[in-house]
Amino acid sequence: MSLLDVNHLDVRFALRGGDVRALRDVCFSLDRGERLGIVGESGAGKSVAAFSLLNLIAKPGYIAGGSIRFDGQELTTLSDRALRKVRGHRMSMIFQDPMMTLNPVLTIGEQMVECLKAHRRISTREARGISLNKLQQVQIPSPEARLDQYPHELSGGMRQRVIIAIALLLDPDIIIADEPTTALDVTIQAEIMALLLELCEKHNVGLILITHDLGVVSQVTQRMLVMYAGRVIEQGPTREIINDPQHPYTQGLINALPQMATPGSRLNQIPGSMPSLSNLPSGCAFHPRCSFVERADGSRRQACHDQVPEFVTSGNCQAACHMVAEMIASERIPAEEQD
Ligand SMILES: Nc1ncnc2c1ncn2[C@@H]1O[C@H](COP(=O)(O)OP(=O)(O)OP(=O)(O)O)[C@@H](O)[C@H]1O
Repeated sequence: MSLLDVNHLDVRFALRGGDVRALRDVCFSLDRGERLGIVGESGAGKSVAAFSLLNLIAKPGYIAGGSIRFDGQELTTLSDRALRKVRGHRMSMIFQDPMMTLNPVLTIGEQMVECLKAHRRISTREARGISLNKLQQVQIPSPEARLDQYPHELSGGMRQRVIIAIALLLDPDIIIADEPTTALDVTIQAEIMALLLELCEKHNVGLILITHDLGVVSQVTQRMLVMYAGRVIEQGPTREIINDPQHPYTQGLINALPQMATPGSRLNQIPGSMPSLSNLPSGCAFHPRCSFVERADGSRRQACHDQVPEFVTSGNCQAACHMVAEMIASERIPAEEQD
């Protein structure tokens, strides 16, 4: 059993025109100290997946089915009070915009002390000591002075360092980071990501990293999930997926990046756009954008149009794709039987 096991997670938004299924049958796990990347285009369901782990999905969103087991405890049925203990304490979140997390009218020190005292029976003095230590760990300049400053007095990079310090405050087992560097200057993004990686490694903290940036995923994570229209469509060790993506959508994401496309391959954006979740295409949701729906011999793969693909295993990776399933099946049939 892993530290975190997500099984068949189904998240919906109750809208006036009916429920919209934002996550369907999402399954993944995270071992202690492991770093997992979640990638996909805008609207794929990455943030909903992350937020649902802590039941932080904005209303009218709700978990309609499935299970989230964390350290042996089922989170989907936990009371708000019990969930608050897990939140922040054992799993913490880093958002894209530090100002979403920081309270503008409290000093950094007041916020950190308040957070510590809400979870531990300690004096203000002790809490301030721990806060200072965390600010030192995130290598913020003049950490002692920062404790008495307000968020608006810090630069964007410093604020995100404070956020990382707060995320580490209660020595969590997992940090969920949703696009943690996108709001920062490009020059500072790499610094902050390197710091997050270093601290997670040093303290054996698991990381779930949500990002559009496949380059960052390949540098920081050991495993990755690729999401499309609310489903996981490929998952496995990051290096294997980046070097040899199976799903045509993953191939498209990688080939759209100048620095990652395989030498000789054409740099191409994936045609079309992510479908609306309230009006998904039949069969494989990616099929209207997929250039492999037609086989090399010109015949049509009907399953792409009318069957939702199951996961098939290729090496250490899994992909939900009829073409991949067909390739694997043909490799399994001895050559003489194929004649
Ligand atoms: N508050 C909401 N109300 C209704 N539907 C929502 C809400 N939040 C998310 N959704 C639905 O869930 C889908 C997935 O949203 P999500 O924020 O997880 O995408 P994402 O992959 O994180 O995209 P981005 O990279 O742009 O943040 C949205 O396209 C939308 O259909």
